[in-house]
Amino acid sequence: MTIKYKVSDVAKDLNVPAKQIVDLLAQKGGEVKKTGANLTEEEVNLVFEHFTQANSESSLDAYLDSAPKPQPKASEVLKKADGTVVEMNTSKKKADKKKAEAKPEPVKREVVTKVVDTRTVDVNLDRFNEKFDELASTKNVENRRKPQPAGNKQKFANNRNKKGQNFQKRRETEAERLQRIQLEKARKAQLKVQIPEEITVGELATRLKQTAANVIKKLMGLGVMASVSEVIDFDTASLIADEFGAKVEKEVHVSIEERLFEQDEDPEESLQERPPVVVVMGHVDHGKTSILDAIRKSHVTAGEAGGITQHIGAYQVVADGKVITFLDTPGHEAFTSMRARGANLTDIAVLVVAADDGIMPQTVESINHAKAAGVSIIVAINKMDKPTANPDRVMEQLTQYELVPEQWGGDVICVPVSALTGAGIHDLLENINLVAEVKELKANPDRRAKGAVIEARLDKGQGPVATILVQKGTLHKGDCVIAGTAVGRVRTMKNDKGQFIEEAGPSTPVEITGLTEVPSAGDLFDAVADEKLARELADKRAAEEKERQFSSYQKVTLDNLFSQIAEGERKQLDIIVKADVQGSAEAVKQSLEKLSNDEVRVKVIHAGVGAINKSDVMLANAGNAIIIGFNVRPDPVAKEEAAQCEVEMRMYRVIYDAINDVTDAMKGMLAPKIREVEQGRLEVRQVYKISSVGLVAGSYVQEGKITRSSKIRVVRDGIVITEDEIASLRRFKDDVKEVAQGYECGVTLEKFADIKEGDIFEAYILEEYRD
Ligand SMILES: Nc1nc2c(ncn2[C@@H]2O[C@H](COP(=O)(O)OP(=O)(O)OP(=O)(O)O)[C@@H](O)[C@H]2O)c(=O)[nH]1
Repeated sequence: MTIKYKVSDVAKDLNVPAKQIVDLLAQKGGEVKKTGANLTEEEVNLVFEHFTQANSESSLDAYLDSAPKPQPKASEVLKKADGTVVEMNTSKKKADKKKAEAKPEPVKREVVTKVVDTRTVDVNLDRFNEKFDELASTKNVENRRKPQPAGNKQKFANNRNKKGQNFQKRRETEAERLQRIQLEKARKAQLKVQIPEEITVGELATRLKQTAANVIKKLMGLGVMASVSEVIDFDTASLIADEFGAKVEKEVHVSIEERLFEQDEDPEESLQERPPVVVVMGHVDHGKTSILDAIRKSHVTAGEAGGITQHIGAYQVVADGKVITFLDTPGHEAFTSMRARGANLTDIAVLVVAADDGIMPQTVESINHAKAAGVSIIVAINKMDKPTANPDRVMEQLTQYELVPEQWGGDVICVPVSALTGAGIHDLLENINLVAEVKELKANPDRRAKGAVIEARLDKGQGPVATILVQKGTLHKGDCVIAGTAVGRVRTMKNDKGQFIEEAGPSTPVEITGLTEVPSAGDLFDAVADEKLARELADKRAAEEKERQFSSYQKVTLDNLFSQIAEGERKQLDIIVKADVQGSAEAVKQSLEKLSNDEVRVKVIHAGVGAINKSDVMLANAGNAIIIGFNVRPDPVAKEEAAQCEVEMRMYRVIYDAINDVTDAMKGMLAPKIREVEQGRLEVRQVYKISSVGLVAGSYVQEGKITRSSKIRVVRDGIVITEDEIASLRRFKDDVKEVAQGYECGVTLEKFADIKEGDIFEAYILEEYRD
């Protein structure tokens, strides 16, 4: 029977050239067919038989291998200890192999249907479920998905059953997902934010994961109007954070100092009584050194290093069983320079006033320096052995400086003494003990030592040697200490009697060696645990010091006063007044203090008579004050010091101008348009009269220069006598335009005719300027 199956169709289906079919049929003895001819059933069978035989596989394994192989999953592969890799389903494969061996004959149909291998399109629905789950949530997948058994082959084993389970699983996942979202919401509500002491609104919004507008709205709700860039304080910021339901933590920046030094306040029970630290102050020659010597001699315990104390900058005496520490650097200047460096060492100041001399300018300075530092004052009225001694006059004078003696119902102890005879010295010490007792001076000895450097020097043999006063804690030999930029381990430690000691407690002065460099008097020192960190801090301090030299910390000046008031940095303007006479000083002081208003208080911390000296500048520097000179000038040392410390000094001839300037500065209206530019300084060495010209000052240019157009200020003993202009400037009969430093010249002034030898001519010009 002929069927409608053409040679060309058969060739196409078998994917062989038609000629091969034609040839095959001819070979098998059939007639030669054309490609378009139909085949008989027999011929078709013959052709299929032939191709089946030709393409048969030797075994089922070979057949299976010919199919595209899926990569074995990691879970299906076990690594043996010896490193060989074994597939999990080897048992199944073995079974298959057996089957193939039992049935070696290839199944014809299978060969034909080889092209439609459905195994590769086996859809693993579970996999898609998984993918879906993963898409739904990328987080916490581990938490909500139960751990999968290793090898998920079972999925293939019972797919239909599995599908039901999967559906179940998916529903659970949804529920869990909702739960997770809930959890996340809850977590958001408990957002933790760290807020520093001050923070900008914008930064706070970022930390709260809110928009700045939201934060500003909340701020408005609290009555605070602030823009994004404005800074708000911790309290306000934490209120806002609370409003957003965030948990607030204070952000603390830990500095090296905080890591290095013990910050904790000493608990009350750890505090123990400590000796008072006393400094002696007073006018020159009133007997400061004599009193310190008298105390030392009379109260050093016999047998101690021959009874003679070493000079280490401080010493201790015992009076009535109680120890007192004296700083052996008399004078308020040393005291204030230490204070300017941050060292507040002193508890009590002994103000020495000579009974025959009474209160003198430096006595007043001492009083004001002591008051500015807030130390207790005990007055020692010295030289009582002198017949001219008048203690009552001293006490009366003291009252003018708000020091009312106890004898007169006040609270200032006045002790009459004589350093020469030693009379009253013990009484003085008793009173020091009394004041110390009232002050309840205490420190914790059981902590790392802290204190300040009293003095330091470089010794050829020992290297840097520093006398330090331990203020709290106990310093031990071998401790690592840092003082300013000097670091090191205490190699040796000596007390004021020159004895080597192992440890020193509060209020004890000791001389130590072992530092890497010489610290400065007034530097604070700290014993530390971490030497490496201490060196790091010393480097940092050295760098900061350099930085400070370049960009000086902003001192108060009349020019920046208003901005400092406006920024809330300044609530009090401290002024030092120096005038030519006491009356003027008082008048200027009172007028200035009256300028105090609600925002800023004007306080004259010292008012004195005479030229502005170094001590005034140091006091101004320590207390960030300005100096107002009324008819006086600064002496050269003070001028240099003021320039170095950037202390503002303003000189006036009329009280009204001084008052006006300070008032304007407080209002922010100060606009000085003219300033003085110094040119030079001349000393009048000879005064002679020339009938035609008048009085000629034969002068020597000490520094700078003088020009024909210079203005001249005549200064006598630091007091401004007058200001005038030059009438003529000559060198050897010739009129000259200018005379330089180191040359002599003759100067006549326009008006002033009372020139005296020794007068100083300050040459200057006035210059207009704008801020
Ligand atoms: N009569 C008498 N003279 C004294 C007394 N105390 C000090 N002197 C004398 O006064 C002068 C000055 O004494 P110092 O102790 O040097 O005075 P100071 O205050 O330390 O002086 P400076 O160090 O220059 O500031 C010396 O000649 C002492 O002998 C005293 O109690 N009686």
